[in-house]
Amino acid sequence: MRVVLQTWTSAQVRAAEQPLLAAGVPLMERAAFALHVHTAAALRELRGGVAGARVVVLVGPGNNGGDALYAGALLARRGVAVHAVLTATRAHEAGLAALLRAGGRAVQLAEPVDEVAALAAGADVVLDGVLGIGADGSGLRGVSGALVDAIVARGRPYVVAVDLPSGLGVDDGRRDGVVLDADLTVTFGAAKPCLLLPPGARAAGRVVLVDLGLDPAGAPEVVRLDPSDVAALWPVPAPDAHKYTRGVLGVVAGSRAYQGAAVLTTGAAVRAGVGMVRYLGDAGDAVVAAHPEVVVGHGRVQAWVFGPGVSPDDAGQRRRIEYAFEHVLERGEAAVVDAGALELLPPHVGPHAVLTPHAGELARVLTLRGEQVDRAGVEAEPLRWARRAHELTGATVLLKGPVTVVAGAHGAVYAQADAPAWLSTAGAGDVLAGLLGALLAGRVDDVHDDPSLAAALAATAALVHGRAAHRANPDGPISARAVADALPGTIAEVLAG
Ligand SMILES: NC(=O)C1=CN([C@@H]2O[C@H](COP(=O)(O)OP(=O)(O)OC[C@H]3O[C@@H](n4cnc5c(N)ncnc54)[C@H](O)[C@@H]3O)[C@@H](O)[C@H]2O)[C@@H](O)CC1
Ligand SMILES: [K+]
Repeated sequence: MRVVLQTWTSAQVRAAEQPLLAAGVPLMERAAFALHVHTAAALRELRGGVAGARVVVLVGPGNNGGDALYAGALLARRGVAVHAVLTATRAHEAGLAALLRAGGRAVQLAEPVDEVAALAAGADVVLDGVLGIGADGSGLRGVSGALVDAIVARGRPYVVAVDLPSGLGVDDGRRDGVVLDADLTVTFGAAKPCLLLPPGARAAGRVVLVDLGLDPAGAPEVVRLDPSDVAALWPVPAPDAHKYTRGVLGVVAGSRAYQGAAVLTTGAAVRAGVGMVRYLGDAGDAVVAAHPEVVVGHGRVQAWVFGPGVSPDDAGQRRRIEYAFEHVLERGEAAVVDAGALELLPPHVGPHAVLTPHAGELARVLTLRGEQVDRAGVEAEPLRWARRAHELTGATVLLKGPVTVVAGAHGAVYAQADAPAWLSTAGAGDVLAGLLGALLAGRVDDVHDDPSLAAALAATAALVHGRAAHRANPDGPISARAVADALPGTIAEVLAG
């Protein structure tokens, strides 16, 4: 099975289909055949065999319904009792005829939906072929929506989504209105962004990509890095490296009242393998006690981390950050801008500044720049708002969440889902900031040559951070310090491939 790591927009997919359709390549037949194979495999796993199973096919008005109907026909020929539920006034004619010829049955959906909902809820598998890449992203409306609600209320059966869970925002992962969550998504030709992007991606379950011979043009819209990508991105020291060539990271974090943030940020940077860490602030004693490697005070640096544990009333740290913003970004030094530094960000910076907000903080960054959005709005459309913040500030934006979204220069977008939910704990963000700072310090010259590299490094940091959390304690509570402590081993592991 291929793991989905790159996705293309519906427009890119349609354009890639055109030459094949013009050449008479039977794309729908191929898609339907693969869909039937994966559905049969699910049936075997669920009930030990295919013949005698009950499958309900939810059929929408377009070709997505066509795929589902043809797959239903193939299943019917293997002895499956197949019921098609036609959710719209039109359905793919040839697909419907094929199903009926194979012995399947079809009902037109109408209110009340109870009887059909009971049929679907009692099926071994429901194939969701209501909407595919033609969906407008507003969820399932009218009687289709009522049916899905009624199925879920009865206890959702095993659901196979055809191409994508119907009703998701195909290119942006939006989940507005009713969507039927799937256990398995069989996606055709090229994976779609909604299969990686929050919040929609969770509705997809396991994703299987069916190769139809498509060759989409242009860069993929959304990318997910996997560990095999990290070696090419990590600043692995050359044999003749010394601490200054490996990068020096300046950290303005924490305060006398919030010493922990300074300790965690510097500790993560030290463990991520930077040449040297310089700390500026009032928590120097605690930092050096925890990490004797850290040097306190000014000096030449290549990259910075600003803001972890810096509170709005900390005049000293705010002054340092404001001063640094005036000088260091112009000098070309890279910076991670986190927590308390976010609201001090100048109006416009370059992609070598990487913002690391969570949804609430990003909403604040945006509202300070005239956008009308709150935390819930950011959570509903993380990609849209991360991109908007990139446009408005020029910075690379790493939006933290259950799936971390990164938007950077040249349209670079990453969606990383590496972290266990246990990682949502105090201090985890400080560790991420230190880790990312170390990466930027090691590759700042390359970031200037290719500004989109900052986004790739941010995604790398999210990947390593998430994997370090798994390494620290795979299935239970994790402290931020344990994540930092797990960094050296995690980095060695991913670099070993
Ligand atoms: N183009 C091709 O050759 C191929 C297409 N394939 C399948 O075709 C699908 C795309 O087919 P279509 O372009 O017909 O699009 P869909 O099957 O997604 O249907 C889109 C239609 O649904 C309606 N619609 C959109 N949003 C709605 C909403 N929220 N509520 C209710 N109705 C809504 C609109 O009338 C729209 O025309 C793909 O997802 C894939 O499953 C595959 O068979 C592979 C080959
Ligand atoms: K679908």
